[in-house]
Amino acid sequence: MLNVANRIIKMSGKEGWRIKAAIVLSVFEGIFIAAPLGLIYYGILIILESNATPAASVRIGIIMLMLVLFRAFFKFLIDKLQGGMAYELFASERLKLGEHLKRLPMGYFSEGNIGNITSVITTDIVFAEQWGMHAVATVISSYVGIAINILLMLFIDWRVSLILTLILIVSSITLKQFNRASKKESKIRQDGFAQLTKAIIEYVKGIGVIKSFNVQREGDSDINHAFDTFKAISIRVEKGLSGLYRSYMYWFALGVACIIATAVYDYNAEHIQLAWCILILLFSMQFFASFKALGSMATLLRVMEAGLDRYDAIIAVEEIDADGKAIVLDNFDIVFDHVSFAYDQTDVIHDVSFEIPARCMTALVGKSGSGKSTITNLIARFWDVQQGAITIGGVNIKEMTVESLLENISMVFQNVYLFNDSILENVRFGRPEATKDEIIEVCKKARCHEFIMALENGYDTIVNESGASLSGGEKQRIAIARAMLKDAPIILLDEATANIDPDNEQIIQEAINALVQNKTLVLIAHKLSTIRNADQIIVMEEGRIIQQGNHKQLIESDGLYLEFWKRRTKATSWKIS
Ligand SMILES: Nc1ncnc2c1ncn2[C@@H]1O[C@H](COP(=O)(O)OP(=O)(O)OP(=O)(O)O)[C@@H](O)[C@H]1O
Repeated sequence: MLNVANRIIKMSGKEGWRIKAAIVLSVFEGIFIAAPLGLIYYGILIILESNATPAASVRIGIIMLMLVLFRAFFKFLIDKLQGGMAYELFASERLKLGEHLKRLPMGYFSEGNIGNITSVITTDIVFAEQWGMHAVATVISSYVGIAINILLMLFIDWRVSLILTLILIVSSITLKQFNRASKKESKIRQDGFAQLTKAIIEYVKGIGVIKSFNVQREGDSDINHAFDTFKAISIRVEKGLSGLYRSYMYWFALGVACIIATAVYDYNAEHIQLAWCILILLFSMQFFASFKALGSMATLLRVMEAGLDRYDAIIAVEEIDADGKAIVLDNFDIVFDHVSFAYDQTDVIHDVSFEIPARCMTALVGKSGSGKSTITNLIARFWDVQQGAITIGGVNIKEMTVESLLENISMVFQNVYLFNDSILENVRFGRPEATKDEIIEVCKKARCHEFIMALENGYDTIVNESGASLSGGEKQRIAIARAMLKDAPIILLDEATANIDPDNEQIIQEAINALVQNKTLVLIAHKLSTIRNADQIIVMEEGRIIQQGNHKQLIESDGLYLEFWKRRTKATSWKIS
């Protein structure tokens, strides 16, 4: 229990002093919680001795009021120190996690891990945020309360103190068992929750397909299975833990009975006065309040601990650029030197070597699955190559931090992702410090200004998730404006052809032309026009380069490119008659 509290203190870093100060203050609070016992003893004493005068009652009342005020004062200081701290702490942990995720290889973001990351951010951290400080405060004040009670009883009746200590020992053993079981079950439950999150993400992502194929059958879908499994796990966890929790509580019932019997026996044996005996009887239930509070915190702390374990497990994943340096490049030639790469076990790129000269257009062509996107992903270091090296301006990109590398690269994908934010902010993502005027200027160049101005709220229009409220061509142009604003010297571009009508295609082409001027452009080419204009064309097949040259050179020699060219030319000459 204390180790979870300790973990939260460690996580709080520089702010940890606030928790430590609150611990010290809770000792004082504990003293003022226990102090009324002495006052009540005094009250019982004067009643038994028939000295309960009005003046004595007023005296007791005033002292009690002061004790309550002191207790409230310490509680106020504790709350002030701890208040809002969990939110500050976990807000910075979220930012840390975000920074960390940026530096993980894309391979980490498999469906399973996405479920895990989502439930860590949305459930585990939120849980720790809501309960973390409360749990730390309760655990600490419970231990302080237990220690004060045992010490106090040592002065009044050592036998009662002994019973309290024995109950503390045996209940701690039960609590330890409970904690162990609870930790194991919490992990199972949270893993089940991560699976459920993954199934929900999958379901929501595939909702279009599910609807269009009308396959909403009951009982056999992944999501239903995930709900059923999670329900079964939760019920099992509840059942498994309730037995142990009950036995923990039985010790206190036994403890209360033993304390009452001991107090009465000690009074009869004249070991203690009547006033002490009455006081012990009055407070026999109260003595175990701190123990019970610890028990009720146990499950909460275990859930929190399992959550923090999962958070730590993500933080422990090695960053792709752990040894990287922030290097400023002054030349943007890209060289692949005997590069081989596999996503999992299967090789996708086989011993590939080529050069992409700076400020030139290099087009990658090849059949679907030949490895074109993989080449661009490797340049941006979404994954690291397993063999060989990729250098930019003579620097191996593995020596660079991801940030210093990506500063030089803009990427425009076919599937544009827009954030659920205004158009202005979506474009500003390319360069966060850009002014509105600069954004408007690039939007004009990227041919988006007109359609943005036609929207009811112009640049302040909020884009639906993934930009669902905009057409494919409009989203592409926003992505181009974003890349243009970034003004990086290297552009990796996956040309959009599908779903774009000829008018839009023309506009997008103009936007792209404005984007790529004077840049090192690597283009996954689908259109004849771009292929023909490229300074260099790299033809790929099954992860190998089979041809390389410019258009003129390649159509003069037999090979896949010529075949590809002939097929494309034929396709573009087709007419609907
Ligand atoms: N994230 C991934 N995990 C595992 N395998 C992948 C992943 N991405 C691509 N692949 C595999 O790597 C190979 C090359 O894929 P890549 O996307 O680079 O080809 P491509 O030429 O760009 O194809 P397309 O033109 O269809 O986009 C394919 O066999 C593909 O199935």
